[in-house]
Amino acid sequence: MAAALQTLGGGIGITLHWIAFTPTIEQQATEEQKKKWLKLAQDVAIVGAYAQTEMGHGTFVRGLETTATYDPSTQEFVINSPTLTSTKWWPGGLGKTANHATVMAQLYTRGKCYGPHNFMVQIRSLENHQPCPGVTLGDIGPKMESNGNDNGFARFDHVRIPRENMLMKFARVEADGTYVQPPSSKLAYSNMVYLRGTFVMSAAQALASATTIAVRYSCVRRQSEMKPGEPEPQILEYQTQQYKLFPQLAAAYAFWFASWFMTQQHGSITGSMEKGDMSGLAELHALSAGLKSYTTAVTARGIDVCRMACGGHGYSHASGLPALFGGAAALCTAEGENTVMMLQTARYLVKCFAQSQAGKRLTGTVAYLSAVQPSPVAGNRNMSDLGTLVAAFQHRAARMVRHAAMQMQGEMQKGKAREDAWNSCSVLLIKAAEAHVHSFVVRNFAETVQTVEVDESVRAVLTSLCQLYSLYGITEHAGDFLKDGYLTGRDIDAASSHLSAMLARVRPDAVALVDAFDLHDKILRSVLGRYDGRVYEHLYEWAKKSPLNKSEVHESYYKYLQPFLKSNRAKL
Ligand SMILES: CC/C=C\C/C=C\C/C=C\C/C=C\CCC(=O)SCCNC(=O)CCNC(=O)[C@H](O)C(C)(C)COP(=O)(O)OP(=O)(O)OC[C@H]1O[C@@H](n2cnc3c(N)ncnc32)[C@H](O)[C@@H]1OP(=O)(O)O
Ligand SMILES: Cc1cc2nc3c(=O)[nH]c(=O)nc-3n(C[C@H](O)[C@H](O)[C@H](O)COP(=O)(O)OP(=O)(O)OC[C@H]3O[C@@H](n4cnc5c(N)ncnc54)[C@H](O)[C@@H]3O)c2cc1C
Repeated sequence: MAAALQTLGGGIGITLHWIAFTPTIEQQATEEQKKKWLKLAQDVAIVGAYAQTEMGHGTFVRGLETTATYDPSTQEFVINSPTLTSTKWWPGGLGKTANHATVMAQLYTRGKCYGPHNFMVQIRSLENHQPCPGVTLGDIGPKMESNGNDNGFARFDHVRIPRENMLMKFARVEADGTYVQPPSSKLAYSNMVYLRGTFVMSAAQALASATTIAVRYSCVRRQSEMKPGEPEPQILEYQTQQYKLFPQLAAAYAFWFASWFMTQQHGSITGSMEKGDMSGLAELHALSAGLKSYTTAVTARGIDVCRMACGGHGYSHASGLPALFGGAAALCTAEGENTVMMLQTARYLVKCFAQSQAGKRLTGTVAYLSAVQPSPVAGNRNMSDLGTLVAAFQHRAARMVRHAAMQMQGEMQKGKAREDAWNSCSVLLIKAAEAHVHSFVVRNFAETVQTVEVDESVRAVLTSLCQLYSLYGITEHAGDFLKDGYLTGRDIDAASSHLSAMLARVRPDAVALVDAFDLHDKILRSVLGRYDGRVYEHLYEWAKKSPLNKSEVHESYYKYLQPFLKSNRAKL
C-alpha cells in the first residue's frame, strides 16, 4: 500500500509521512502516545505531515507564530494561527494528502511562553477527508521540482486538542497547567538532527545516480576527432570529461561513507541520550548540520556538472538529470538552509577552539583542532600518500578555524558586541566550517578505504578514488593550503600531476564503479543512463511519446500560426 502511495505521484505526497512525521512520533512521543499513534502511522492507517515551517519563518524556529495555549478548565490546548505569516507553509503532504500533522507551536500555559513544542493535530476527517473544523488547508502551488508532492499550507482557527496530544517524551504540561522542563530545550529539535543525517545519504544517492547516468552515457556517446582520420572516440576518453565526472564519482563514494559514519554516530549518541547522557548532543548537531550543508551543496553543483557533461541530451528530461538537480536543490534549502546550518557548525567550532585554548583536550570530530601544529612545516611532501593528504586538510581547517575565531576575538576586543563580531566574521566562519567538514569527509574516506572488508583489488581502486577526491580538493582550494606555507607551489604542482594520473587510473574502472551503486533503470529513470546502453533508440521512443506529438499538426497552428502567417503573406 505504502509503495503504491509512494508511486501514486500527482498530488499525493507521502514522503514526509515516512521521513518526518513517523520519526517524530518515534522520537518525541511517550510510550503511551506511541501505543496510540505509532502503529497507525507505520501501517499508514493515518497519513501525516511535519508542520513546522510557516510563511514568515522557516529558519528561525524560536520565531514561529502558531500558538498552543493550554486551557486547564477543559485540559485542552488551543491551536491558533494568529497572523497571515503564521500560516504553516511548505510541509510535504499538508496540502491534500495528510489527515494528521505534528504541529510545531509556541507553548503557552499559565500566561507564560515556553517556546516551540510539537503537537499532534488531526487535520482531515478519516471518513471523507474534508478538513476538520477550524482547519484551512491547501497546496502552495507549483515548485522548481517535486511537483508530485503536495507541499501545503494550513491555518488553525482556535482548534482544540486534548492535553495528551502534546508530544511529551521530553517536556510536558500537567493537568493543572504546570510545565515540566525537558533535559534540554533542544530535544524538541531532535527530529531535525535525525533528518539532516539522512540527507547525507540522500545526497550520496543523488550524486551516485547522476554520475551513473553521465559515466554510462560518456561511454556510449562518441564525438569529434581526437586524431585526424581516427574514429570518433568515446567522450570519456577526453581528460576534461574525466576531470568533470570522476571527482563527482569520488564524492559520491565519500558521501556514502560519511553517511555510514553519520548513521552510526546518531545511533550511538541518541542511545546514550536515552540513558540520560546528553553530552554528545552538541557534537551530533554540529556534525549533522555541517555534513548536511556540505554534501547537499556539493551534490547539487555536481549534478549540474554531470548534466552539462551530457551536452544537449543532458538538458532533456529524458536524461533524468534536471529532475535530479531540482531534488538536490531542495535538499540545500529544506531541513535547515545550508548557510544557517554551516553557521551552526561554525558556532560549535568556535566554542571548541576556545576550550582548546583554555587547555581542554578535544575529542571526536574536532580532536585534530588541538593536535595540529600552528606553525607550518613546509617541505617536499609525498602528495600521493593518503596520510599526507588527510594531514593537509586538517591543517587547513585548523588554521581557518583559528583565524576566524581570533578575528572574532579581535572584533570584540575593539568593543563590538559578540553578536556584531559574529556577523562581521560570518563569511570567514562559514569557510572555516566548510574546511572542517571537508577535512572530516577526507579523513573518513581514507579510514574507510583502509579498513572496509573488501578484497585487495577493490581496495586499490577505492584508494585511487580517495586520492583523486583529496587531490581534487587541494587543487580546487590551493590558496588555503599555500597561505601559511604548509604546502608549497611544488606540492600543489605535484598534486596536479598526481590528479591527472588518478584520472587515467580510474578510467578503466569507471563503469564498474557506477555499476557498483546497483541503481536499477526504474530508479535512475534516465534514457542516457540505461544499463543496456541503447540510448539512441530509446531517446527516439521517449520523444515520440511527447504530448506535443499526439497530433501531426498541433492545434496551435490553426489558432495562432496560420492566421499570423496569412496576415504576413497578405502584406507582401
Ligand atoms: C535528490 C533529492 C530528491 C528528492 C528531494 C526532493 C524534495 C524533498 C526535499 C526536502 C523535503 C524533506 C524534508 C524537509 C522537512 C523540513 O524542512 S522540516 C523543517 C526544517 N526546519 C529547520 O531545519 C529549521 C532550521 N532552524 C533551526 O534548526 C534552529 O532555528 C537553529 C538551529 C537555526 C537556531 O536555533 P536556536 O534555538 O535559535 O539556537 P541558537 O541560538 O542558534 O543556538 C543555541 C544553542 O542551541 C544549540 N542547538 C541548536 N539547534 C540544536 C539541535 N537541533 N540540537 C542540539 N543543539 C542545538 C546550538 O548549538 C547552541 O548551543 P550553544 O552551546 O552554542 O549555546
Ligand atoms: C522542497 C521543500 C520541502 C519542505 N518540506 C518541509 C516540511 O515537510 N516541513 C516543514 O516544516 N518545512 C518544510 N520545508 C521548509 C524548509 O524547512 C524551510 O524553507 C527551510 O528551513 C529554510 O527556511 P526559510 O524558508 O525560512 O529560509 P530563510 O531563512 O528565510 O532563508 C533566506 C536567506 O536568509 C538567510 N538567513 C536566514 N537566517 C540567517 C542567519 N541567522 N544567518 C545568516 N543568514 C541567514 C539564509 O541563509 C538564506 O540565504 C520545505 C522546503 C522545501 C524547499
